Amino acid sequence: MSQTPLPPSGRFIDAVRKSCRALRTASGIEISDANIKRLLLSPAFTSSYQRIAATSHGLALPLQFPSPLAELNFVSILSLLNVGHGYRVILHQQTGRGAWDSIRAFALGLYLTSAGGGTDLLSAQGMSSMSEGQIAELLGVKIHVEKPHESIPGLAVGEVGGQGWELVRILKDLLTETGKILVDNGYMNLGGFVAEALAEGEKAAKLNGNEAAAEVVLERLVRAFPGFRDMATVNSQSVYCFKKVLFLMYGINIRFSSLSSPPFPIPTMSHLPICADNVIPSILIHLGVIDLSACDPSLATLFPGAGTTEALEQLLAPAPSQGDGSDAKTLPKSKVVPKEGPVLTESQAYILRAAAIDACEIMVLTARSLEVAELRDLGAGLEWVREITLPDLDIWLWAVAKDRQDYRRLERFAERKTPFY
Ligand SMILES: Nc1nc2c(c(CN[C@H]3C=C[C@H](O)[C@@H]3O)cn2[C@@H]2O[C@H](COP(=O)(O)O)[C@@H](O)[C@H]2O)c(=O)[nH]1
Repeated sequence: MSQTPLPPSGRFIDAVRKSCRALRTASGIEISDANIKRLLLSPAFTSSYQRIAATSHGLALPLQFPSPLAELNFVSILSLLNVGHGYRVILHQQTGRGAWDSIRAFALGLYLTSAGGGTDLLSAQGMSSMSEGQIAELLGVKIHVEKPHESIPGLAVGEVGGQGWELVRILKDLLTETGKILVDNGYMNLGGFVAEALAEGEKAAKLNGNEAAAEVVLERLVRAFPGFRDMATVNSQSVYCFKKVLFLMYGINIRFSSLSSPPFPIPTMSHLPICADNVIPSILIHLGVIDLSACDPSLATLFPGAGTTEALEQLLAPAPSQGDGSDAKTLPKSKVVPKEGPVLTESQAYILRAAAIDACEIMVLTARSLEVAELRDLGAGLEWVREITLPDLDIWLWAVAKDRQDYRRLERFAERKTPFY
């Protein structure tokens, strides 16, 4: 997989879109306008999109940063480490949190340890020197499994291993590798590198228009750090998703663009592809937008019952009343451990993630083409549907999966051992 070439310089974002479309179509995945419209015009979508898109751009952190650069560094490290979806079940069992919340808690732990006078674990040096034991402790996962002793019956010995250990190894490799590259190139921390990339982006935008800035920032990060090189060769086709770097760019936008004088030049981002994780493709399959029925059985049978008329009847209806409203967040926090969905190979996962990237591009175009009259027929004030954007759609799809009890029960796929999402 490491043989995949980087896209040509200046064409990284374009390569995400084009490679994902090519892989999606070559894999026989269908995304029809009719199925997209069915979702966009459904009560499930129209009754929750604005609320969720407006309120779920959290990234709100209960931290006081000493400087904007310190905050940029924190958001950058959080994005680099935003992995572990494949360990969601054991994370729920061992920490009571999902992947994202566990990683966020881990990053907070790095911050608090550093602020408490310990080594600055958010510096390049600190990142590169963390041990597996420290990582496991901050993350709160077990890294030992019991094995029967080889020659003494009845005796069990502990040795490192298991899913907790796997996740710790992924984080350790990301931290060591990224920290080392930063140290070798004379950067104090990841935020320093990103700040420089943002400044380069601004220069490019002055020369080549607003959209050039995001292109430059993304390319610099992907070229510099293997942890951002989320790409592969699947069935002889190169595919580029770059989820974590796109997540970082969304994050920079969310944290800094609303300030009256942003401390860094913020690239225009509304055209950026979505961050393809496991949640968005899975939800798009359940909501009938990504249609796997014409694919090879290895894909077509992954989500039995998804996208059928009966399933969609419930999922596209308004959220079932849950006492005082539809918002699952108002319910007592359930400690139910989620059920494991299908575990995919790297190639299968790239195909579904590529389909999600392409599906969202098509959804935005389909939304733009809706007739005002068509929307008026559905109800007053729905003209906004024509103006949905990729970043908001990403947030809606990701957050709606946790917003409704019936969506929470939908299975998401998992891919183990990936450092990319
Ligand atoms: N496409 C997309 N993927 C996202 C996020 C987020 C974080 N969203 C918050 C960030 C800012 C806003 O405040 C959002 O509330 C996490 N993930 C990915 O989901 C995966 C599953 O995790 P889980 O369900 O916990 O197990 C994991 O690979 C994680 O990397 C997003 O926004 N878009």
